[in-house]
Amino acid sequence: MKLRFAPSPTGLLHVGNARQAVANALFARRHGGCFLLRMDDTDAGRSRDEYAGGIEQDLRWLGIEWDETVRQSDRRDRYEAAAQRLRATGRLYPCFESEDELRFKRELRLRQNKPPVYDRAMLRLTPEQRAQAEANGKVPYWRFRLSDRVVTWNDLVMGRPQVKLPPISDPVVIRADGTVLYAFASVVDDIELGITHVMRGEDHLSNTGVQLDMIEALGADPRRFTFAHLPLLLDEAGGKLSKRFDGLSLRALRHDGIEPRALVSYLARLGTSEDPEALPFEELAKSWDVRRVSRSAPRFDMRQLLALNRRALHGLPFAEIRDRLPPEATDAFWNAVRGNLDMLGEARHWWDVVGGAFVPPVQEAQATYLADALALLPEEPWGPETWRDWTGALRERSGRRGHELFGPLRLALTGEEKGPEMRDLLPLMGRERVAGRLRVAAS
Ligand SMILES: Nc1ncnc2c1ncn2[C@@H]1O[C@H](COP(=O)(O)OP(=O)(O)OP(=O)(O)O)[C@@H](O)[C@H]1O
Repeated sequence: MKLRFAPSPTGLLHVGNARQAVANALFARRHGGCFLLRMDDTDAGRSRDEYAGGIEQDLRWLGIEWDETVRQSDRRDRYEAAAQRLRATGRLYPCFESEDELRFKRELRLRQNKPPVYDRAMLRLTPEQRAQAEANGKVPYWRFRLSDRVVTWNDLVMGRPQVKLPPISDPVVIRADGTVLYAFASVVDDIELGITHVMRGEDHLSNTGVQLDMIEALGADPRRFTFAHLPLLLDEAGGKLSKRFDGLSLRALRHDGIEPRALVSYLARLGTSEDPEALPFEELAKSWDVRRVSRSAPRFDMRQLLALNRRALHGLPFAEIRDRLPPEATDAFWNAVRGNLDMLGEARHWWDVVGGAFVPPVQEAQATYLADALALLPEEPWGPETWRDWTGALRERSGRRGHELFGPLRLALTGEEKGPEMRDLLPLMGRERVAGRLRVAAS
């Protein structure tokens, strides 16, 4: 079994692309298959090396591993060899019409109430006419002659799609400058690189009909391939995602502090009836089943991702996160704050609260109470019981309870009304810092 994820390096990966990468990687892992990353960079005008590098970086960040990387730009001779075979059997034919001529023909057909399909005029070109065109300095581009049939296949997600070839224009597969178009290059690669499962977005459904026709024309057995077309992920408003807009790129989510584990878990369960859980890749792979993916297009839901992000962070042990915390942060600090974080970036804030030079807001109305708190502050060493002992003594002195008792202390010591357990934060702050903040807040 061999799968591939085949992005075009024309921008930053977005969550929709990532859905396909995750699906392919989980499927390969679950079934012990080989997983290939193929850069579909035949469009030299839009493909860039830095995007290819960015895609690899984003996939690594997600924790996705692949066995091989292939670039279509390195395989031009393979496409040319395949094209020669198709020329020999008459399935590729040279064309000379300009864009303007084609537009004119399309418009004419539409006016005659005919579908705007290419009329295959160039198929009837005589060798003399061709020689004449070339003598006039024209260089041909090449179309693939589709057969006249309906193509069907069993799709692991979409059931049994049908693509009628007659209403589709014979696709151009080689431009006049010799560059190969995606649909053809992809077929040659899938055959020659031994791909068995093609899992990709629903945007490729009609391509699949055309490509199955090409596969047969190239002498390969279409039954060798299993297809799975996953619905396209929409943005929160139901709009299309694009590599050209940054909003839901992996880069932006990573920058915002989303954990890769949360994102992979979210994408793995998206469009299935299962509740998302923040699980490691290996765990997800054990139960991931492409047949559970629904046929309707899911919408990206940031709230659900954030809820998973919280769960992913809460489950991370210190050893796995220490590199991403301030260098002096300790196990005790992580255990104190992790239950309270939506995003890892907030840990930096709590680190400043615990160990930094933070100035608390003045609470004039609480001045006497805070002065009492200062007077009753126990001597060090401090431990998990210090908060209870200290506030117990304060309760007796002040007669306060609940929020009245704890609220002004929390605000004076952290600047916040909510947050991690004070019992855990207090020993991390130390007596000197706590005393200093109480003095300021009471002033
Ligand atoms: N919104 C989406 N949801 C799910 N899959 C998607 C979405 N958009 C693209 N894909 C899939 O991502 C994979 C990589 O495709 P590709 O790099 O061509 O992405 P693209 O976003 O369509 O790119 P471009 O904007 O450059 O055309 C393909 O399998 C494609 O079907």
